[in-house]
Amino acid sequence: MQQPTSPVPVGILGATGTVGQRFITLLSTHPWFTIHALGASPRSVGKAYKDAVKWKQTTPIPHIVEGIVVKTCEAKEFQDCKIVFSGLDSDVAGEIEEEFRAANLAVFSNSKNYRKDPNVPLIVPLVNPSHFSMIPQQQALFSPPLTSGFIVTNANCSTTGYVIPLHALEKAFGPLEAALVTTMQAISGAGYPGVASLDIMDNVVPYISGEEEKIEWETLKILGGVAESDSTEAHAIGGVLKSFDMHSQHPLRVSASCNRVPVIDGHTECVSVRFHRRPPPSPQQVREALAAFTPTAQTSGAPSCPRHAIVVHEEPDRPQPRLDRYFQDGAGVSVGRIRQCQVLDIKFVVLANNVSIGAATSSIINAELAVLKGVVRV
Ligand SMILES: NC(=O)C1=CN([C@@H]2O[C@H](COP(=O)(O)OP(=O)(O)OC[C@H]3O[C@@H](n4cnc5c(N)ncnc54)[C@H](OP(=O)(O)O)[C@@H]3O)[C@@H](O)[C@H]2O)C=CC1
Ligand SMILES: N[C@@H](CC(=O)OP(=O)(O)O)C(=O)O
Repeated sequence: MQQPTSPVPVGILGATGTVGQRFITLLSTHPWFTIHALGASPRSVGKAYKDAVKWKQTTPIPHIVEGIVVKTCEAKEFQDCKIVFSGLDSDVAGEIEEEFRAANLAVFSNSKNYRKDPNVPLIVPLVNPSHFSMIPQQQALFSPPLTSGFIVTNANCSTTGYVIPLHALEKAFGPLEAALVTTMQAISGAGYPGVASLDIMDNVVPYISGEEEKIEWETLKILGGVAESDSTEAHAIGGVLKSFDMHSQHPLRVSASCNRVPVIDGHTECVSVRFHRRPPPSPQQVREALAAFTPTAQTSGAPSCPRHAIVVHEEPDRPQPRLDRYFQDGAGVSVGRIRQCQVLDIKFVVLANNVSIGAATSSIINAELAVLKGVVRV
C-alpha cells in the first residue's frame, strides 16, 4: 500500500454540476489530492469558476477554486493531472472520458456510459474494490497498451445505497437469492435544475427513466466476482494470446421500483431480501451484522472512507433524509426498521446521500484505493 508523499494534482470534469460541486467541496480539503484543473461545457469555458457555477451547496465556494478558469473538457488541458474525476452529463461523458483514457489519464466517472463495459470495473468502494484487478486488461486492449490511462465507474446512486447492506449481509450470512427494492429518490438525483417544481411539489412521480433497469443489472455486476476466463474467452494482444479476467454476474434476482419524491438530497429505499441459507438469520442477527460491517476500504486506510459504513437505527421512524443524510458528511449509509418479511425473509429501510456516497464520495474513495493499490502511481 502506497500513500502519497506530496499533493496529487487532480481535475474535475463537469465541475459546475450537482456532482461536480460536491467534488469541489470534498476535494478542497482533501489530505492527498489538490484541485488543479476544472472543466465544463462551452457555456462555462473561459469564466472564473465562481462566475460559471450556480453554487447550490450549504457551505461557501472554497476560496481556492473561485478564480480557477474553467477549461474545455479536452485531455490536453488536463495533462498535468494524475487523476480526473468526472461528473459529466451522460450525453457527453462517453466521448470525453474515452479521449481522456486514451491520453493516459486515470478517469473516475459517475456517469452511466461505461458501467456495462466488461473491461471497465463498476466499483462501489465499500463493496467490491477487488474489481480493480480488471484495470491491466482494460489497458492491454489499446495499441500500444495504455500505461496509466483507464476508466473506473461508480454505480447509480440508488444502487450504491442498497448494495452496501446487501454485501454486508452476504459477508455475514452467505448468498442472497432475491431482493426487492422500492426507492424514494431525491430531486438532486436529476441534476440541476432537475425536475420542474410543478411536477414534484405536492407530488410523487412513480417513474425515473432507465433507473429500475440500472439498479437491477448493476447489482449483479457489483456483487458478482471477477474470475479468470477460460481459453475460449482469451484475446490476442500484440500477437500473444492472453487469458482475461471476466465479471461473473451474481445469480441474485432483483426487482426495483423507482419513485421521485419532493426531498432535496438523500435517497430512501425500502428493501426486502431472501437468503439462500435456511433458516434465515433473525432480525437481531441482521442488525448486529450490519452494525459490525467493516469494508476492506476502511482497513486499507482510504482517508474518505466513513468510520461507520452502516449506521443501524433502533428508532421506529428512522432513517429520514432530513435527519440522516449528512451523518458522516454523507459518506455512510443509514439502515433502520429491520424486521421480518412475511414474503421474503427480512426487510429494512436504507437512506443514502445520493450526491455523496451515491456519487462524489464513492469516486474519491475509489481514487484513494487506486493510489493505495498502486493502480495510480504517485
Ligand atoms: N446527481 C446525482 O445524485 C447523481 C448523478 N450521477 C451522474 O453524474 C453525472 C453528473 O450529474 P449531475 O451533476 O447531477 O448533472 P448536472 O446536470 O448537474 O451537471 C452536468 C455537468 O456536465 C457539464 N456539461 C454539460 N454539457 C457539457 C458539454 N457539452 N461539455 C462539457 N461539459 C458539459 C455541465 O457544465 P455546465 O454547467 O457548463 O453546463 C455540468 O458541469 C451524470 O452522468 C449523472 O447521471 C450519478 C450519481 C448520482
Ligand atoms: N438517475 C439518478 C441519478 C443518476 O444520474 O443516475 P445515473 O448515474 O445512473 O445515470 C436519480 O435520478 O436519482
